[in-house]
Amino acid sequence: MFARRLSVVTARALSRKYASTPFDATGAAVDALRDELASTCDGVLEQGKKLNWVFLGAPGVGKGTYASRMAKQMGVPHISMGDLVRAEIKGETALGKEMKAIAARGELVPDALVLDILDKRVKRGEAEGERGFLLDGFPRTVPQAETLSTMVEVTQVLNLTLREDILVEKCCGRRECGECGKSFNIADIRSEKAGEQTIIMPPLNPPQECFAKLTQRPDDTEEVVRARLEVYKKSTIPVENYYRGKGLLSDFPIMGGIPETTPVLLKHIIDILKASTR
Ligand SMILES: Nc1ncnc2c1ncn2[C@@H]1O[C@H](COP(=O)(O)OP(=O)(O)O)[C@@H](O)[C@H]1O
Repeated sequence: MFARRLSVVTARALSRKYASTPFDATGAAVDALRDELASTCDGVLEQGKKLNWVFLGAPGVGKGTYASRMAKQMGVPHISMGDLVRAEIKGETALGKEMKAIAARGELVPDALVLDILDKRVKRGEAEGERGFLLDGFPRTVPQAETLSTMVEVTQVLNLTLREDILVEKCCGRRECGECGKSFNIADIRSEKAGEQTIIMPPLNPPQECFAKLTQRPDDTEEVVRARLEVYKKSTIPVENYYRGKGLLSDFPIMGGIPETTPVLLKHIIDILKASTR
């Protein structure tokens, strides 16, 4: 209880400092990039190509944050493996009960279980005529990547990267409103490293009405976050190399908050798509 009260007090203090931290980039220039991404995607599909993208990246790098925003512009669904796992857990299905303890330890759920869930979601998308997907948090092992390649063609992989010290702070700062379900982050990050660019990521603070309802994922404690990072290094970095070897992977370093990152990421994706249509 004390820890939760403290986080609410911290969030309130921070909200006074950053009165209106934008959760997204705004302005005519970034809107023009959003429109350009949407029309570039239309062009890709008109050429009969697919928009089957994978977002890779360590825990806390912002896969979900950016995948959800980019998917909207690309006109494809954002499929978050983590959300699919949490839905099974919340549904208290037999599968969900098995997954709950595994996820709480920060370990990966067995390949067969997540593949079964994903296969159902991909098949539903195909049946409903979805024009592709932005897959977040899958694959996380090379066997998953190999099986995925037998299910659908992956057309591009974007690997989001961020310094590890920031990843831990970001994961530990993640909060969710227990009522509206929106995601926030109370971490107030200013990372200065000799010889490297200073990275500033202001908190994404909840509105007043969410303060008292903030929850934290059980796997977002520092101990479990560090365990998830070790799992990432052991199991998922080989996936990066798998896709790099196929010439499908592009690295994208996160250098700041959402307003600074969004236009650069939009341009990065547009350039990749335009190169694929030449
Ligand atoms: N592709 C996957 N393979 C196995 N387990 C997964 C996979 N994706 C998600 N999970 C399980 O769900 C948990 C939460 O996933 P997610 O929210 O994507 O974590 P993160 O924030 O580390 O990216 C993981 O720690 C893991 O237990």
